[in-house]
Amino acid sequence: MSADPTNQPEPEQKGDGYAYLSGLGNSFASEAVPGALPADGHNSPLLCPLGLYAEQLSGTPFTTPRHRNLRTWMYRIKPSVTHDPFHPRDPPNPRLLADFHDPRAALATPTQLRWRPADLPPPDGPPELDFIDGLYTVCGAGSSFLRHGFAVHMYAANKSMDGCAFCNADGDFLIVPQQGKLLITTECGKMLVPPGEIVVIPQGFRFAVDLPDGPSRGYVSEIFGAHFQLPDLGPIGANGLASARDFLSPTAWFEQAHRPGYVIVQKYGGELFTATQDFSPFNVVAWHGNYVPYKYDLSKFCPFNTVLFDHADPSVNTVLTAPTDKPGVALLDFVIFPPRWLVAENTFRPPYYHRNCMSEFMGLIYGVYEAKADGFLPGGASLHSCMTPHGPDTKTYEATISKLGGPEANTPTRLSGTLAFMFESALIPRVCRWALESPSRDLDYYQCWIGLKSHFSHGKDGGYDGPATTGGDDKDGEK
Ligand SMILES: O=C(O)Cc1cc(O)ccc1O
Ligand SMILES: [Fe+2]
Repeated sequence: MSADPTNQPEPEQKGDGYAYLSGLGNSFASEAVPGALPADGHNSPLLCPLGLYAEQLSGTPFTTPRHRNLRTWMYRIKPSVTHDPFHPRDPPNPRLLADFHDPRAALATPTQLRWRPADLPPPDGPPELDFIDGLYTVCGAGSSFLRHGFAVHMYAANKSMDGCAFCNADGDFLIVPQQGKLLITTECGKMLVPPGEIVVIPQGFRFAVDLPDGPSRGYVSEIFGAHFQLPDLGPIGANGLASARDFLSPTAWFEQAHRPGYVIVQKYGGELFTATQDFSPFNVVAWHGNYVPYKYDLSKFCPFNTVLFDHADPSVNTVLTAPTDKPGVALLDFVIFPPRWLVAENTFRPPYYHRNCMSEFMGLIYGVYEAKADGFLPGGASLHSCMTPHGPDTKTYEATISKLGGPEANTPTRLSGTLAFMFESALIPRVCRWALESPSRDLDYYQCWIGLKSHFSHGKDGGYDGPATTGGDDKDGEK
């Protein structure tokens, strides 16, 4: 889409009552009041239309190559800088972390970890938790200060943010609501995000989260020093998986009212700071650029998979990827396991047993995950770190094998009513103490594999001596 305000496409009106602009990576322009964007292609005219202030938000260093350069120009009633000094927030949120080098806060463990869903706080409290206070870090690696790393957080909240906006200076948030819609107001406009959709709030955007459905919980991955992009499709071709046009960004929306005591809560190095101002930060009357929040409906994902035999690697289900500098090595892949047909012949169709150099954090939005007959519940989570063995639980293995030889084994089956996802990283996470010590932790998780028994049979007792004939590398040669 063009950044030329005289040549704007009509915003797409989606069924949820809000107007969106479609297309990941596009350069957009949006005006809540016609004529609010400077004409003639100027970003920073001597006087902006309607007496607005021009302000640039940069998501990449100024000199980043053009095809990866991200920035947006906002035309606002007052600039963001008009506030009292920042102070450490009282109360802090002691369960947020953005530097995983400190073993007092987060520990290394190769153990398979699983958590039951966190209890939702009751609709009217206590405790009263908005998105900021309901957010807690589970694990992560690297450091926001060094601009390399990631964090996985979860949230459980029962209160809309009131009189305050959140701003994450550390990284981009990819939010996966599991229960309860989120109505997110950003400087670019509003987005309604129900479970089944995800939303990305890039580093530095001010935003407020309302809970129109009451209590809500979900998952968040945060990336430091990178942004999400669509994965390359390789031989799949030009189409498939997530399509750029299904990503929706908001349209300009602003509020002008005097708001004494309005609080900006800034997450900076994992700590919260507050600054007070007397106006809403959602005072952007028009904006243009390519650094924008966006949401995506996971049911739009077009899965590709094996159509004859063997289980495909989960990379085929990548929705978004945040790259490292090494080709093919992700800082964080966001992968989903959506409803789809399973048609592979003579194949063990659930996920295979494996150990992975990447670390895998998983969550379940609804239904039952194909590798876990029990114990992995919607709103729960699991973590299988670098080289930690994992795979289907005993029940899943036995149920699959019991179909062997029967008609079901090779019949196409539709995997329905399920939506799981994975945050997969090349970095090795440390796990926060409070997550390890949480009452939601399933300390018996390992038991789900203990029942896997040997099915090995070759008609002999004792050790196996190998083939009767000698191999070809016999140095003495044939006698
Ligand atoms: O561990 C998991 O359940 C995720 C996963 C799914 C799959 O189909 C193949 C590999 C993999 O890591
Ligand atoms: Fe895995």
